[in-house]
Amino acid sequence: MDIEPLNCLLPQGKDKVALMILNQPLSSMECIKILWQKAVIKVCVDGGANRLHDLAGSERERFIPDFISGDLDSAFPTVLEFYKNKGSDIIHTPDQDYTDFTKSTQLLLGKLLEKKEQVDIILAVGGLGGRFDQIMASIETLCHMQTADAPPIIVIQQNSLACLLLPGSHTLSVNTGIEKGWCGLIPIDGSCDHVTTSGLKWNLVDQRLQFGVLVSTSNTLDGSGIVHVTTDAPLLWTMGLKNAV
Ligand SMILES: Cc1ncc(C[n+]2csc(CCOP(=O)(O)OP(=O)(O)O)c2C)c(N)n1
Ligand SMILES: O=c1ccn([C@@H]2O[C@H](COP(=O)(O)O)[C@@H](O)[C@H]2O)c(=O)[nH]1
Repeated sequence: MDIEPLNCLLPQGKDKVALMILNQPLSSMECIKILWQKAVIKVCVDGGANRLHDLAGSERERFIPDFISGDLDSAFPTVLEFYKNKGSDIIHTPDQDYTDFTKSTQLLLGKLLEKKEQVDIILAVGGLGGRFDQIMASIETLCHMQTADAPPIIVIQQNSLACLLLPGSHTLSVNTGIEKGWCGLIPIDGSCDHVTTSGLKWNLVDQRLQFGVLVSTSNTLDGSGIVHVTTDAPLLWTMGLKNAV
């Protein structure tokens, strides 16, 4: 698969995006504005609605999500009322076996199918900070979405990005100018027995990545602007970005 992980953050980037706002601090309204313009559907996940409401301030009427979903134990009633009156669907998903992020992603995929709308990526803002169980749960959400026909999900918070590479070969374009340089390949689903890369300072040649054996953290882009990764099992790609989202 060809992926341009940071394309969606560029004002000129052409990616069609489905935007999800999770319940974590947002840094930049400028960035939300860029994403909003590219997004064909916008979702706030439970307390993510509070984050958007706060950040948008006096401009909030221009940033109305299509729906807000979750068990709704974090979104403030006044915030839900505000968005409901402005036309957002409020979708209560009380199931307590799956996180609000997982349930909302499934709802989002259903809505895209219903609207016969295709997106290049699902971009979730948040998910990599705050509670450690929630960070791990975000990675687990990515594992739920491992179907060939689902768009890739990219999770971005502050200066970090994560996405899951499915078994196969991947070309990542990392030449937008907003890459920070650090990156990692993390075998989150057992072992990846055959991993080969190029474009990194520490490349792998048909090597095994596994916790307790070898995990590629604190790796670095080599400056060529392209990273190739071939893996026989799901592998998490993570990288840094210069501007906090
Ligand atoms: C084995 C097991 N462990 C834990 C849970 C509890 N659990 C898993 S997902 C979930 C919902 C989490 O909701 P979310 O709003 O995403 O997170 P919160 O901020 O409420 O913790 C809960 C309660 C469970 N159902 N099963
Ligand atoms: O510490 C956290 C808390 C939450 N998240 C993400 O946001 C959604 C919604 O959270 P609520 O607490 O239900 O409002 C949650 O499913 C996580 O994906 C997080 O990343 N870190």
